[in-house]
Amino acid sequence: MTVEQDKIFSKPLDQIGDFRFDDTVASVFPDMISRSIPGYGEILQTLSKLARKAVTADSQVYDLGCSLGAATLAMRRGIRETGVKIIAVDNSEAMINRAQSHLQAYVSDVPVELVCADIRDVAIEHASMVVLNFTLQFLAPEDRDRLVTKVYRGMCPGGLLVVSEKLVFAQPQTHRLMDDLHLDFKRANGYSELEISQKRTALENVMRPDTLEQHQARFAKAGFRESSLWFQCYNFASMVAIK
Ligand SMILES: Nc1ncnc2c1ncn2[C@@H]1O[C@H](C[S@+](CC[C@H]([NH3+])C(=O)[O-])CC(=O)[O-])[C@@H](O)[C@H]1O
Ligand SMILES: O=C(O)C(=O)Cc1ccccc1
Repeated sequence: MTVEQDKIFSKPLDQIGDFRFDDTVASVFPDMISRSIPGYGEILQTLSKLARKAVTADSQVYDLGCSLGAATLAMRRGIRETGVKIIAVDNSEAMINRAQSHLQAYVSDVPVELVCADIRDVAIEHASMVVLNFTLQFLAPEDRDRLVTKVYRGMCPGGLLVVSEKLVFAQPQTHRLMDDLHLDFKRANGYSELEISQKRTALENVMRPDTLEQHQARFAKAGFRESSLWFQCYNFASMVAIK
C-alpha cells in the first residue's frame, strides 16, 4: 500500500470548516495519524499483545471507530483462540471502504465484520475485548458515559476495554507543557506552523478531549472493577479497564 503524504492544511484556507473523516482525510490517514500521535505505533503493537492475553474462545472483539482498521489488524495478529469474530465499526464511508482493502491485504483465520454505522447505535454482545483507539474524544461529551456503560454491559466477565485518547490537564502549566511537547513532535515530523494552526482550528469543535480523571471516573461509574493508564506520551494516553 502506498503511503500518501498529508498536505491537507498546507495551503492557506479562506475558511476552515470542521474536521471531517471524508475521502481526502481517509486517503492520507496512515501518514496523518503516525505524524500526529506520539506513540501510535507502540499502542498498536501493544494491542496485539493485549489481544493475545484477553481474547477468549468463542467471543467477540470490537474496534469502535476503526478508521482504516489498524487496531483490528493489530488485534487479529495477536489472537490465538478459535471461534473469535472481530466487529470493526466506523461511521465514515470513506474509511470503511478503504479499511476493506487494507484487511484483504493480509491473511488470517479470524473473521472481521466491517460495519458502517454510528458506534452509539451498535449492539455490543459477548465481548472479551473492546477498543476505542482515539475515538471517544470525537463523540459528543454527553454521549460518552452512555457509550462506555453500553460497552461494559456487553462485555464478558474479565473482559478488557482499551481506550486511547488525547488528554487535557486541569493544571494549566502542565497542560501548556504537554501541548508544547506535542507541537514540537508535529514540527519534527515536518508539519509547518500553518498546517498545525489550521488543523487545530478545524478540530476545535469536533474533538474535545477529557482529563485522565474524567476517564477514570467514567470507567468506575460504568461498573469496571479496575482501570489503569498503561501508556502516556505527552498529552496522548492509552488506558485499560477490566470488567
Ligand atoms: N459516532 C461515531 N461512530 C462511528 N465512528 C466514529 C464516530 N465518531 C467518530 N468516528 C470515527 O472515529 C475515527 C477516529 S480516528 C481512529 C483511529 C483508529 N481507531 C486507529 O487505530 O487507527 C482517530 C483520529 O483521527 O484521531 C474516525 O475514523 C471517525 O470516522
Ligand atoms: O493532529 C492533532 O493535533 C491531533 O490531536 C490528533 C489527530 C490525529 C488525526 C486526526 C485528528 C486528530
